[in-house]
Amino acid sequence: MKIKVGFGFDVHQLKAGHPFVLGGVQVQHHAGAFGHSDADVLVHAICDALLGAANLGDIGHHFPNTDERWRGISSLILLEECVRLLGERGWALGNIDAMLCLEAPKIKPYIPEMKQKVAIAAGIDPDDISIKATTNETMGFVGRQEGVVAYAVCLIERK
Ligand SMILES: Nc1ccn([C@@H]2O[C@H](COP(=O)(O)O)[C@@H](O)[C@H]2O)c(=O)n1
Ligand SMILES: C[C@@]1(CO)OP(=O)(O)OP(=O)(O)OC[C@H]1O
Repeated sequence: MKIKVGFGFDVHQLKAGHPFVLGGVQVQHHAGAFGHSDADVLVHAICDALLGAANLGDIGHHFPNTDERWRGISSLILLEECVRLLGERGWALGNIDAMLCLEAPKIKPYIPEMKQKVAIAAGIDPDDISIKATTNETMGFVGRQEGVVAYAVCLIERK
């Protein structure tokens, strides 16, 4: 069976008073990620990994930030659309492994719910989704809590 891997990366600014959505879950914090959509950096990295695996460009190509349809949209809807695009081309999603890089808050308690939300949007079992987190040990823009970063890899296979 033919398989392919994909890699995704995303970064968003953190701003005081903004909602903070990660993996489709509202995280309690004094600041949140700022963007054109809901700025869910984790789901954006996952979308880019999927699109990359299928050689379909990137999230900005499919959902440009100049298009008002995507303003404030839940990124889980964008993920559903990415999975649909892959499905049209005969690809099924195998597993996802993702890494969040943020200084605060601790996101470990939110991970089970994030996996559930991403699993529903991606149409796969939560056990096939790994979400992890690290701080940046106070260094750089992540360490200063100016931004949040996510990385993701995925495997896709021919249906
Ligand atoms: N925002 C974060 C960052 C980290 N974690 C969890 O804490 C562990 C230790 O992180 P270090 O960066 O100090 O190595 C890490 O392995 C995660 O389990 C977290 O939940 N949220
Ligand atoms: C998702 C889109 C579209 O709403 O906007 P943002 O939330 O700014 O996110 P980004 O990671 O810059 O990716 C692509 C955008 O076109």
